[in-house]
Parts: sequence; structure tokens; C-alpha cells
Amino acid sequence: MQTVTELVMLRKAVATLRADGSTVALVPTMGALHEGHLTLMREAARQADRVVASIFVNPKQFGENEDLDAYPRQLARDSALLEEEGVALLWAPLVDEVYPEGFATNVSVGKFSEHLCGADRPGHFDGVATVVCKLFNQVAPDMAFFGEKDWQQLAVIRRMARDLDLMLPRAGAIYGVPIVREPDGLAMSSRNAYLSAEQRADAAALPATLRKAAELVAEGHPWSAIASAAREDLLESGFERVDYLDLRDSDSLKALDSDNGNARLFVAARIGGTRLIDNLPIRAAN
Ligand SMILES: Nc1ncnc2c1ncn2[C@@H]1O[C@H](COP(=O)(O)OP(=O)(O)OP(=O)(O)O)[C@@H](O)[C@H]1O
Ligand SMILES: CC(C)(CO)[C@@H](O)C(=O)[O-]
Ligand code: BAL
Repeated sequence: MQTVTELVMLRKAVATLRADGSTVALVPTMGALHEGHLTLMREAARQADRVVASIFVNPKQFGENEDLDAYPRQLARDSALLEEEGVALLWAPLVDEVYPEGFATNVSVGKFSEHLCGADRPGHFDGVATVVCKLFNQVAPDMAFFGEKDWQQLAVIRRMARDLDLMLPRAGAIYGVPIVREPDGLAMSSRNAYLSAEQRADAAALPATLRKAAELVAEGHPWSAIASAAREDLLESGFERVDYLDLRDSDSLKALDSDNGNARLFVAARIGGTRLIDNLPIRAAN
């Protein structure tokens, strides 16, 4: 695996990968890789001849009081994991390479960015859209892979690619990969590393509460009652705050009060100061 940190070198390396007509998949990450990320790499390798991974802890998507400085950085370990997965190229730029002096552009995807995580993290999805737009232009991949754990992020990126006619061959070239979970159901996430043993055990209440709520929605119980009981359950299980617990259409992300056949539950909650997110389609409960 080749690692490049400068844009001129990236362009040369991608051209070399493509020289024999190979297709190229991009898997953007912020590093601190876990099995969820590696599943994205494997899925990308199934669909494309060559996989390019990026590792960049993007300052523009962190709010002022968020964990930019504390975010885990472990490039040597991550490189070894990517090498084992057969990733061809690692793009690991420094902040100045991505945002040189004078950088002034912001990509904002309107209403998709305003609710759910966007409400609690103002500017977050502008930061994500801006960096992903740049990554698409830098690597110019045939396809790109993102996790469904960050469902809203995937919706924002797909909307941006369509709206800006980004040079992916087709909208379907942005693949969503199902959530990879720990044995107790907790969605894998780099931020799980912040949890103490006790918080980690309590955090299993998040997927369990979602599953139970999804079953009740599928059975036709009123959403308002389900939502308040589920919030109670989370608070009793050790979460100190529920940022949101919403029933929404999976595609439009519009709020719902009952299943429309395409409904999905979305949750963000905090435990020991760590903000965890998850989502689950109602049809999984049927
Ligand atoms: N459990 C998971 N299952 C599937 N995809 C995942 C999972 N966790 C992360 N991903 C995906 O990996 C990509 C890179 O994510 P990122 O590097 O932010 O990791 P993360 O574990 O989501 O970190 P964080 O704790 O910051 O949310 C994203 O497309 C994300 O959706
Ligand atoms: C897509 C992404 C790499 C952009 O920084 C990040 O938001 C992430 O890791 O999900
Ligand atoms: N995994 C999404 C990136 C973030 O939380 O900043």
C-alpha cells in the first residue's frame, strides 16, 4: 500500500492505479479504524478493482466545544490494518494541505443538514459536505462507500453529489453499507473508545431501546407514547441526555408519527459526555 500526504502525489498515484483500466473506489474515514470501517473496505474491494482509503480528521465538521483535539489518531495502526485489507492507496493529508491559507468555500446542503444531528451540531454537515466534495474532486473515484450508521450523512452526501453533478458515474455510485454492530448490538464507532467499562455496558441500551421501539411502531402503537417510554428507558439505563429520538422517512428524512412502509428510527444520546448515534428501519422489526 502506498501512502500519500500531498495532492500532487495523490493525483499521480491514482493515475498509476488507473493505468491498466482499473476502477477505483474511495472510502473516506477519520481513522481510528474498527471492523465497521474494514467492512467498508471489503465492500469497496468487491465492487472496484482498486480501493483508495482516506484518513483525515476534518476540523470543519467539529463544533467549538467538540472533541477535535481528543479524537483518536493512530495512523501507524490504521495503515497496518488497511494494508492487511489489500487497500492500494492511503490518502492521509495534513490540515494545511486540505485547507490552505485563504480557503473560503463552504458546501451547504440545506434542509438535509438542519434537523437530527444538524440541530445539535450546527455547521457539522457543511463541514462534512465541504470535505467530501473535495475528496471526490481530489481522488475522482468511480464510486464511494459510506456507513449507514451515519444515515443522515449519507443522505447529505447523495444530495450534494446529485445537486452539484459531481463526477461520479451515477448517483448509485455512492454506496451505503449496513451498520456493523458489537455482539451486544452497539453500533461500532471510533467514539466508543471514550466509554468506561460501565458506560460501555450501559450503552447496549441504545440499540435495545431502538429495537423495542421499532417493534411497537410496527405493531401500530402511537409514536408519542413509544417515544416518551423509550426516552425514559435510556435515561434509566445510564444515558444522561437524549438529543433526539425521531421517527422519519428513510429517504426524505421527513418526520412521521406512524410507519409509512419506509420509516426509520433515529437516535442520538449522551453517556458520560460521549454522544452516540444509531438508526433502525421499522421493517427490521416486522
Ligand atoms: N459501525 C459501523 N458500521 C458501518 N459503517 C460505519 C460504522 N462506523 C463507522 N462507519 C462508517 O465509516 C466511515 C468513516 O466513519 P468515521 O471515521 O467517522 O468512524 P466512526 O466510527 O463513525 O467515528 P465516530 O465515532 O466519529 O462517529 C463513515 O462512512 C461511517 O458511516
Ligand atoms: C465522511 C467523513 C470521512 C468526512 O470527514 C466523516 O464524516 C466520517 O468519517 O464519517
Ligand atoms: N462519523 C461521523 C463523523 C463525525 O461524527 O464527525
